[in-house]
Amino acid sequence: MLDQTTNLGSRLKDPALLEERAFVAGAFAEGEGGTFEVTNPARGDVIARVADCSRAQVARAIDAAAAAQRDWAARTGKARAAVLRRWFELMMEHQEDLAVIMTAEQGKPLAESRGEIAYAAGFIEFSGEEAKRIYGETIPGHQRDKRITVIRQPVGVAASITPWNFPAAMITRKAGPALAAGCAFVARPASETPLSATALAVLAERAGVPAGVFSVVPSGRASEIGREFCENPTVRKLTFTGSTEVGRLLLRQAADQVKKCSMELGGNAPFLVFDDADLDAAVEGAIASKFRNNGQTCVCANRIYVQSGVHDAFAEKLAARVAELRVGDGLEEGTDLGPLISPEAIGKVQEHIADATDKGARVVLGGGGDDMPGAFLRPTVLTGATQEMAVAREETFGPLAALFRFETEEEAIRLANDTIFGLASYVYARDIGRVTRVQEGLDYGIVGVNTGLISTEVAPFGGVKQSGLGREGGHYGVEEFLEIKYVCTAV
Ligand SMILES: NC(=O)C1=CN([C@@H]2O[C@H](COP(=O)(O)OP(=O)(O)OC[C@H]3O[C@@H](n4cnc5c(N)ncnc54)[C@H](OP(=O)(O)O)[C@@H]3O)[C@@H](O)[C@H]2O)C=CC1
Ligand SMILES: O=C(O)[C@H](O)CS(=O)(=O)O
Repeated sequence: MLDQTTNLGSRLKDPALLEERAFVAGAFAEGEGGTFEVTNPARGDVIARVADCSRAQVARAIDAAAAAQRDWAARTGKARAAVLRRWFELMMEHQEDLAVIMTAEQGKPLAESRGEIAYAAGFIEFSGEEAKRIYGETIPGHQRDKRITVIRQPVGVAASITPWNFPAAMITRKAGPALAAGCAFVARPASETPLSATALAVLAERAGVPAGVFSVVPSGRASEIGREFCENPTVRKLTFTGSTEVGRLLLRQAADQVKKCSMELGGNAPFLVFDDADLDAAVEGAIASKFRNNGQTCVCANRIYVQSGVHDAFAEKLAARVAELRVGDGLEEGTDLGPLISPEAIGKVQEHIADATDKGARVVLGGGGDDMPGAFLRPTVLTGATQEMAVAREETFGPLAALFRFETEEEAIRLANDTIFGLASYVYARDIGRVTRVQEGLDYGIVGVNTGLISTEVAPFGGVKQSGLGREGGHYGVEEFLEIKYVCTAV
């Protein structure tokens, strides 16, 4: 850990955005369970003591959401769009303060936090535009005296549980389409990063989001709140982003009420580099995908497969570029890699490195040594990785680039698909036939072709297999918060 204190409030132009209270039924409130500490992972100092909501308090937020939802849904799409547009504008007006809050609690470099705020605001903007376009349809009747219509209606009250790696975007990627559809929303942020969520609540109130339509209930008691969301019948939709392990648990808990669920879970992205790839572009794409958020994203390149003909040249170029990455405090300009979310997160990366080298991999750069303080870890590049290693089976969630060698196109697709996950994948090649065959052969919800960055609010984000259920973003995202009603009228 660095030895300076953060003094977060003094860094903000609008200190009111640093909100330690919960936002329930349109009012900021202390936590009935006391408070829990939020620390800066770079410096280790406590930056806030945040409201720890009790399960009863969360239940009241759900009741308030139900009370507010019908009137919110009765507004026109245009009216809901106007409020969401204002919320978007306020997020962008306060982008710098929101970014400083995010870096202070999550650690990512300020430049990445600024990018996430724009990404998060983009979901609010795009969803608001969709609010005006929630169409139904008519279907030619099956009998002369029957008329068939299909209408789309909001599911009702939605609740979210979100992770620490994208503290704002994972909330707005759900709340934006939910509010656009006419739902009311209760957000439970990760306990490591609640301040980005409460700041969103401050701006939602200023934007005119009606009391109860959007609540934020920070809490240190994740499983209790999860049970409230799963067991309270007023919650009609649960939307989760996080590990596959917790996703499975929530699905089991939600099954009793056959509750509508969206799940954005773990990944294990393959990154394929073929002999005909633009190697420099492939290296830049690998850096962007692997080291964004210091490797702490579900779409990071977790396994880098390189065809034999270019393997050594690629490995050399990649290692040279990784060596240039500056590790440090995200609040300092020029930092490329901040700390991991916690010192404990370093352990998982070091376990993957040790397992790989024990099984024959070679460290080209780094190696996981703890020569830096606290939650900091220098990036590692290794070659000789194989399917038998932990890094091939598990999400590393840290700065480890593991290179695997392959010979043929068929082998690359087979190795890439050899996982229980199916979220993001990447291919670098220039032969159009090869690119087409590979993008169709990869068993994933997302394929990046000659790009390492696929995250945008306009496209459907989601996975297959054990990477999740449903899609978020684009016009698909709103569908997750709508029910289809079939009306058959005798005339
Ligand atoms: N697909 C993705 O986008 C993400 C995947 N991951 C994967 O998950 C691993 C662990 O990261 P982590 O953030 O701990 O992910 P978790 O899945 O453990 O946590 C994600 C969210 O779920 C909450 N949670 C944890 N346990 C429960 C429970 N029993 N009931 C209800 N909510 C619960 C957490 O609360 P609390 O904060 O209080 O623990 C957090 O808000 C990572 O190493 C990575 O592999 C992580 C983040 C995002
Ligand atoms: O959870 C994550 O890692 C995010 O979904 C990745 S992204 O949306 O920023 O691509």
